[in-house]
Amino acid sequence: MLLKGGSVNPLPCAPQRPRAAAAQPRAACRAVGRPQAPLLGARKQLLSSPCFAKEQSPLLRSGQQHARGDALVAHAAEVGQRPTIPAGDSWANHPPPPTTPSEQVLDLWQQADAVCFDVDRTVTTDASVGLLAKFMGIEHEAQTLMEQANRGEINLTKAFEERLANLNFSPADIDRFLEQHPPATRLVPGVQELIAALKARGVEVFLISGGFREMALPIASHLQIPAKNVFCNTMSWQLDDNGEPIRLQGLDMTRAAESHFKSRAIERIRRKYPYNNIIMVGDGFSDLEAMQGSPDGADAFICFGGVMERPAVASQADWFIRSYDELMKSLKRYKVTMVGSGAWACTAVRMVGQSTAEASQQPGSMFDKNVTMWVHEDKNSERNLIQYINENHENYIYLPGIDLGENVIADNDLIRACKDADLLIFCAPHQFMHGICKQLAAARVIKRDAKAISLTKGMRVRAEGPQMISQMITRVLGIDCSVLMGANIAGDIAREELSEAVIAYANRESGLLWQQLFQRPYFAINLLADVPGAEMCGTLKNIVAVGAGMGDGLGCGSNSKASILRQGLSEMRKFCKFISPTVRDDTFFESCGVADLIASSYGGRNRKVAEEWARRRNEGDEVVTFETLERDMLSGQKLQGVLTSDEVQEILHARGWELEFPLFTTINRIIHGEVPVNMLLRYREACKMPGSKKKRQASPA
Ligand SMILES: NC(=O)c1ccc[n+]([C@@H]2O[C@H](COP(=O)([O-])OP(=O)(O)OC[C@H]3O[C@@H](n4cnc5c(N)ncnc54)[C@H](O)[C@@H]3O)[C@@H](O)[C@H]2O)c1
Ligand SMILES: O=P(O)(O)OC[C@H](O)CO
Repeated sequence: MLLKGGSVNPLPCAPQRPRAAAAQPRAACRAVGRPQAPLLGARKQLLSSPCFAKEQSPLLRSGQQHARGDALVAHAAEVGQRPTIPAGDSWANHPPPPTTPSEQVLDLWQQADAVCFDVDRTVTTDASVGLLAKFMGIEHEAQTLMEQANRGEINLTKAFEERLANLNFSPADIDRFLEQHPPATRLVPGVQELIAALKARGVEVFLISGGFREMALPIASHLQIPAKNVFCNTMSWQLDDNGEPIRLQGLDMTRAAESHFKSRAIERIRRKYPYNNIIMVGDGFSDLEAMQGSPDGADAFICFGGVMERPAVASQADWFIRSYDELMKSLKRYKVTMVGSGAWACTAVRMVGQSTAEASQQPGSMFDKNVTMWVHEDKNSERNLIQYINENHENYIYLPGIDLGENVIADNDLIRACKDADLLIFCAPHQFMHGICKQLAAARVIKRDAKAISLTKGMRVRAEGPQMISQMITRVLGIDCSVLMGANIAGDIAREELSEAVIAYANRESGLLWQQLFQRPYFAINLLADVPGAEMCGTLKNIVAVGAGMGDGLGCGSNSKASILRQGLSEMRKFCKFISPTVRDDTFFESCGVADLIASSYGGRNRKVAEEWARRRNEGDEVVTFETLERDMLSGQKLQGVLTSDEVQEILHARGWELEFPLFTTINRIIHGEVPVNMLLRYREACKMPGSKKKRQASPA
């Protein structure tokens, strides 16, 4: 655990950039679409002035004073007194601190890309140097040194160095100390939960402390903060002949004691990562300086006064808190919008609404409780559907008899429903998806960092080839898009029958986020890193389900139906591999593969309508069409399989692959009356037969 070798200071002193060179607005402000807060901007301007550089600014003077204040506080904490307010500091001498954040500061907090925490008395209730001194039984000496420092008889750096030398400990002592003071016993209440909630939102967390790296690393590890995110000083060890550390010889505190230690750490973070918006949380002057000490320092400083209240620091902070609950409650909550209101859209929004309602009971909830649902208004609905849903929480047309939940709010305006959404769920029949996306793109309302997921099963055919719906969303709207696919008959899941699905993601963090929203006790989610495979499976199985329905209409037995399904699965796999060679084989064994194929071919709408169509055709009804059956049998719900068959056939034809896909080709030829329906059972011949002269029938759209 101990680092070998001499003293290592991980923070090189970076030259300070003049304000003008850092003139690009802080991206956090860009992200929230406003100029930087006057308060923060003014402070930074002051600091970048030549006057500051010459160490004449009021801030720097107060920075020098704070070293004394810090020493007093450290001393007080170490001797166990823990005053609420350190000696020498008083609220009477300072304006009241901002206990309520301004809108700008709240925005900065909610849009943070990274949050840096001080360690002593911010993450831990103690200060590690003091605790070590106590552990080694030299509290008294340490106290005397600190008193000397406080009286100005020796400087603070020297006091720290001497204190460290006095400790005189070995690597084994440190191990014993860490054993006796495990991180879990030292944490400030709520800090662990806050850090977990930040990380769950994709916010990077750093520890920046003037303390020892050796002491901070176990804390970081307990909080699952990677060691690369810990900025501290390193102990310097006397080494034996084999280079093994034997005794602590000191610590290079010179840089840590500098007033710009923490802002330099943040400058360094900025150089390494493209963060727009960095927040510093801490209790002392050095934490305030993380923002004030450099134009490239933190964008905002939140002063934590839960262990030690320091009026001189708190009054200059952007936000003063005494408990992490305040930050937890103010974390960003994702707004969710469902685009679609059919049977599956309503079932899915019901599950999502259940999850957001449950989550919103927790202080650090990721999600806004209410879920907006864009409802396409069908001209022929008898009652105002939007009003009906909002009053009765039921979609009487597409999912009758099912309570959607009070927190599902219907809206008939697509733009209004989507403009504030952080998470967009697309679940409209696939033939409408391009129009919907175009409308949204033209309105330019989609948030830059919004995430999408598509539940739509289908594709779009263009001259260049097929485009899956998730690709189209990403292309047209410029946002990340996952997919949810599986054996999911809407009505069964709305009744909370056990079911499962996969969420396939391009970005694992997005996958995990969507899993939190969709996972229910009756709806299990598997994550899969194969978006094209999952989405093509969900799309192609609709063609096979049409074939299975035709077989049912012909009165086929189980063997024949199993043959159709097996051949269908084989052609699904072949098509996927032809189009996207990276599609994984195991995807076909997931819910989106063979399971969805079975569910749809036994219980789906495509099967049902195709059965009726084939039965009537086989009995000689030449007039019956899928379009009329869709209208008569599905009360507004949409078939996807017939249209998908045409779309896939266009690709097969264009690429000369028709005979490689005999079942797909035969199903399409039957739909268009080019071969009789009973040729389904002779699909290997039917795909090659000369076609009848019949005009191709339009597919329902
Ligand atoms: N229903 C299911 O069991 C199920 C399960 C899994 C996946 N899916 C897939 O989800 C997608 C949506 O299916 P669904 O069941 O929610 O819908 P649906 O089949 O019930 O279709 C009806 C919906 O389409 C809307 N609509 C009609 N005309 C429209 C237009 N011009 N523009 C926009 N919307 C219009 C209607 O208002 C209604 O909301 C499909 O791709 C389907 O394959 C469905
Ligand atoms: O009813 P279908 O045929 O549209 O299929 C519904 C779902 O896709 C089944 O997973």
